[in-house]
Amino acid sequence: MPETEQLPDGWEKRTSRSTGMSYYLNVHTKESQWDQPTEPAKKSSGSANSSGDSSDEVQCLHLLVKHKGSRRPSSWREDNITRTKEEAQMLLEVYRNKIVNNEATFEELARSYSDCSSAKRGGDLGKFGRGQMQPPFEKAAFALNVGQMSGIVDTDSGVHIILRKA
Ligand SMILES: O=C(N[C@H](Cc1nc2ccccc2[nH]1)C(=O)O)c1cc2ccccc2s1
Repeated sequence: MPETEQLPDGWEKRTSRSTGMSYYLNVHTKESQWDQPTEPAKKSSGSANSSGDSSDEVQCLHLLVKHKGSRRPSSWREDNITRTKEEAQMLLEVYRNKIVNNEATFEELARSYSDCSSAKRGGDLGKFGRGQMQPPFEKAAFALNVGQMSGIVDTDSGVHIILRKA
């Protein structure tokens, strides 16, 4: 085991509290995996992610589940959102697992369940550059490779999963 593990940008080694096993977490995309991510971080400026893609803009879909602590606990789906943050995270895990298991598409679930007005567009936020979205969302979006889905990302709006399309 190399003394200093060279991990791609955003990846950290963690220890599972339940099993004591080591795992890897991307602090930007919130993705986690047991295997060590392979690509060594590339030295580059701007928004290069592990594939060295230095895009100035990204296009993403997202599915937002708001909760009672959200900046605006209301949406096209529900006038007064009272679920807790923990309930929102659990809901989002269910949706994420359905997508991973090919039981539904990201667009279908965003259209039905996202608390963002972009739900009408299958969660499509269009293209955006840095400085346009809340920092945790921006960090996660720019750390994703095209076609990659994030883990659960926290913003003042609620909890999100993000799919990078371009
Ligand atoms: O801020 C928006 N919607 C908010 C919820 C929200 N908060 C967000 C935070 C980061 C990224 C997307 C987000 N959407 C709302 O409806 O309360 C946006 C809606 C749309 C629709 C189309 C394109 C961009 C956007 S950004």
